[in-house]
Amino acid sequence: MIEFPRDPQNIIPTSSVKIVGLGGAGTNMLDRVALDGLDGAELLALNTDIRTLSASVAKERVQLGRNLTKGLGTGGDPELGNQAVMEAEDEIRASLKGRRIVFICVGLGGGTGSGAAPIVARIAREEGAFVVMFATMPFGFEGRRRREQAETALNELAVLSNALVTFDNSRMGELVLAKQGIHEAFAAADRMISESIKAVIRLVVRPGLINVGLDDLMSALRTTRSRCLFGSGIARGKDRAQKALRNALGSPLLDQGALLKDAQTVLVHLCGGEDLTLFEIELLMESLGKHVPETAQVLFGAAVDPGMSDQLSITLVSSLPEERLRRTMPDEEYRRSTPSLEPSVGFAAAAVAEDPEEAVEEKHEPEAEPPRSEQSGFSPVEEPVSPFDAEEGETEEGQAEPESPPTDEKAPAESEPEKPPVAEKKVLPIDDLPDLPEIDDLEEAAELADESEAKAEDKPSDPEEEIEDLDVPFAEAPPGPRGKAAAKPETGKEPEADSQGDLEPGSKPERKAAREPKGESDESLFSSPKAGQGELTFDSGPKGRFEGSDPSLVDGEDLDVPAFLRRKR
Ligand SMILES: Nc1nc2c(ncn2[C@@H]2O[C@H](COP(=O)(O)OP(=O)(O)OP(=O)(O)O)[C@@H](O)[C@H]2O)c(=O)[nH]1
Repeated sequence: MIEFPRDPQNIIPTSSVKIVGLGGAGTNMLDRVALDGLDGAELLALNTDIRTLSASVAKERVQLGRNLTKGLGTGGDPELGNQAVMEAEDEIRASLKGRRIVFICVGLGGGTGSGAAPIVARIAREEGAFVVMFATMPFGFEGRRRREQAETALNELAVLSNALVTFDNSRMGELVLAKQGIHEAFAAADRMISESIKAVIRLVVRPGLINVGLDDLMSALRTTRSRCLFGSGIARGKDRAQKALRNALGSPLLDQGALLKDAQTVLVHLCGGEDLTLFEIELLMESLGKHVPETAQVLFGAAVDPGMSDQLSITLVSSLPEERLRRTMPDEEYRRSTPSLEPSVGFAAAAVAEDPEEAVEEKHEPEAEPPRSEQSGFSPVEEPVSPFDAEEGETEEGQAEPESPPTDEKAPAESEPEKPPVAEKKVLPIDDLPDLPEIDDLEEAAELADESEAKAEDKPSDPEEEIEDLDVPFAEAPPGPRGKAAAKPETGKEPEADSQGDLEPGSKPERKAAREPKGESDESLFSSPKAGQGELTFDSGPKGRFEGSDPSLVDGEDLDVPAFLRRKR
């Protein structure tokens, strides 16, 4: 039997590990970890919102901003989150004292998590802990403000934490069907995060045949702005090694392994029952080698856990700098089978260069996304388009998809993919739109309203012009006060309206129309020479038989009288 070196110094007892859930999302992630079962590690929940805090399964809970927010959340204000955590600094410090490794789970974009995470990371570092941050980035549809708040916090966390693992909620939305609600998407994201936390803890905590240390983890998850590549798979029975690898590579964070092509360091951890063989390990590593560049440093760890019985698990951890991720793309065939839900993050780039380096050199523009209809394994329903997409610098080009890979003669960045007409862009049917998170529906609505207000100021003040712009999305609305909308497509004016937002319910146009003082604007609409459709009034018209015509009598029944009235008689 092969003797593997064991370094007892490298093993961290679970008692010196603390997992912190911060803010609403962080607390949910923490609960997920607890529910999935993680022996030994202590859990600490931190939140301003006393309602969610008290519902957490964590034994230790600390309320933030007791005097400041008085048990409520921060309403999406990171400044308040920052002040709130200061109030509880001593309690947090006491709870983290003596820990060797602290995992912090947080959803960035809101107030508590974004404002407090840098402070909690600093306290943990000051207490001598190795800090691994698991942070989610908001869904694309949550709007620009949340994304910016998240980015700001992320920049701070990149400096303050030892290892930063970011998950894009949008990306993890792929774990659920497009038609499923937001809760399922969050739950799926939480499961994935919980899986990776557990896998990382397994790596550094569980004594193994070949141990992986914190230094290895750190080099796999660099602290610079990088995106975590994570995959974990488990299988049993014949071919379990191949199956486990396939499952691990199937993680949406790995794009079937395509993203590993650019990784510089990959951490691989295997865990099996007592029947784990060297042959299986070799087989697995050989297969993995096809997905990892030859120059990559592969950090390998393996453990035997009798509890695994006949199962074999593999965990892959790596990272890719965001810059690189944005510009590197899987090959054409692969892109068709791996949809991205987050165009603004640019997981799917526009052009394919044989050499990823080439893509980095040449592609500096917003990148295109494959049309959903061509992507397999996913509902053809289009995701809702954020009303803020246009503001975020997202151009229609950014969403266009070249029909075929660019040729060698033409540099990818220069190739002009044929843009699909904007009118073809499908809008998710209202019934299929995901529910917004309950937590801050109202404040989100207020934020959206404010931003809409700001946008409205840039628009022409003439109500007619405004209505003209806003009407396009309602092209299929029934005629009436919006009669002009129905007439709109004939004017042939369609593309600009799309930049106004693709018209999720409750977006600017709808709200604005709802707020508009009815009489005046409707009147001006109908008196306008452009508005060729009047209102059909029902009061003055003849009912039943037309004047001057003979009754239609059949067997003594007047068929011009509505059937239900005839029956009454
Ligand atoms: N993965 C996951 N993400 C979530 C969940 N809830 C919210 N989020 C994300 O996390 C971000 C921050 O939300 P919260 O954690 O509720 O906000 P907070 O940090 O508590 O801040 P305030 O509520 O504003 O005080 C949101 O914008 C979502 O993108 C969840 O249950 N799971």
